[in-house]
Amino acid sequence: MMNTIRIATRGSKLALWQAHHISGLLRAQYPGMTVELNIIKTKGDKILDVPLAKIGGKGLFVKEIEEALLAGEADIAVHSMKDVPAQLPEGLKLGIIPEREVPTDSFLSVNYPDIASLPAGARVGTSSLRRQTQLMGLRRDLCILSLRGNLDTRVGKLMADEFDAIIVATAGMNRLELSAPHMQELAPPMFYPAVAQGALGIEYRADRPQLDELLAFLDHAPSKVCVEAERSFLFGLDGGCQVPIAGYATLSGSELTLTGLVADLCGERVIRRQATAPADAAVALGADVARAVLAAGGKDILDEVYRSGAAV
Ligand SMILES: NCc1[nH]cc(CCC(=O)O)c1CC(=O)O
Repeated sequence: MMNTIRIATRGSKLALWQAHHISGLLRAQYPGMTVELNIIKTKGDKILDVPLAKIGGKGLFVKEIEEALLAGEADIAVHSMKDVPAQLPEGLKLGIIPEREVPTDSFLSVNYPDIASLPAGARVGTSSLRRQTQLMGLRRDLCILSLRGNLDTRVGKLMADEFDAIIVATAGMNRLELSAPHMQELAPPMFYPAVAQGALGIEYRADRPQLDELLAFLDHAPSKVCVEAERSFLFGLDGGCQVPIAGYATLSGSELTLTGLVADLCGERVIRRQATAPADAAVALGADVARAVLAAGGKDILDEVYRSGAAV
């Protein structure tokens, strides 16, 4: 048995909450175990003033952390799965998916209870293309402004009246016990979350099978199949953060239903497809929905975005 586990994590409040959460579960399961945090700054943490879609490249919040795992500077990494690219580097595995938090987004505002009650021209902060396009699909008359930074910083900007409303992940708000005067949960089919939003993943080196056993108690099979289906959809699209993409799976008994969505940057064309399969065919389901979305016009949208040089 290992007596010390080193967790590589980003230094944001949300990342630290997540690492401490897993650390607490490990120490409760293995009394006497020591857990150390190795805090690592990623490119996404260093560049805070540019929308993510313009920085480009995948895995802005995970690359340096994966390098630490490969170099043996940490045993495991705790990630927000939504930040982890569909394709992992050689030698690493995402062995464990703990129970997922709420996958939805939330609308937050000081003065307005929901999207519908915003006045024309209201300033809404989000830098996510997925959130922007879905918002435009609901309300064409809003002024959408760039908003980056850690979750607590973003809520601070809302409270400081830089925005009339912002949109963030519900899971992050719940984890950090943050709130705003008005909160509206934005759930499917009105608003689809990012692939794997609300889920954590534990990544480690594939040549350390003893970790499979040690961490198995943290794995949550229903969350894992949903995340597998959603990530397989993302993989099938080969999409980066320059294209609005959403993916959302639910499990009912042993039946898995996946909805995948790709939109163009103006939100004029929204391609959405849904399919159902047995839970043990999660990966095939994701690939099927990706093919259906591509065939229905998603391919044209992806080609256009990449041909235009992706810089939105
Ligand atoms: N992109 C940053 C990020 N990565 C994970 C979360 C939220 C927590 C989660 O989805 O598990 C957030 C904040 C947000 O999108 O508002």
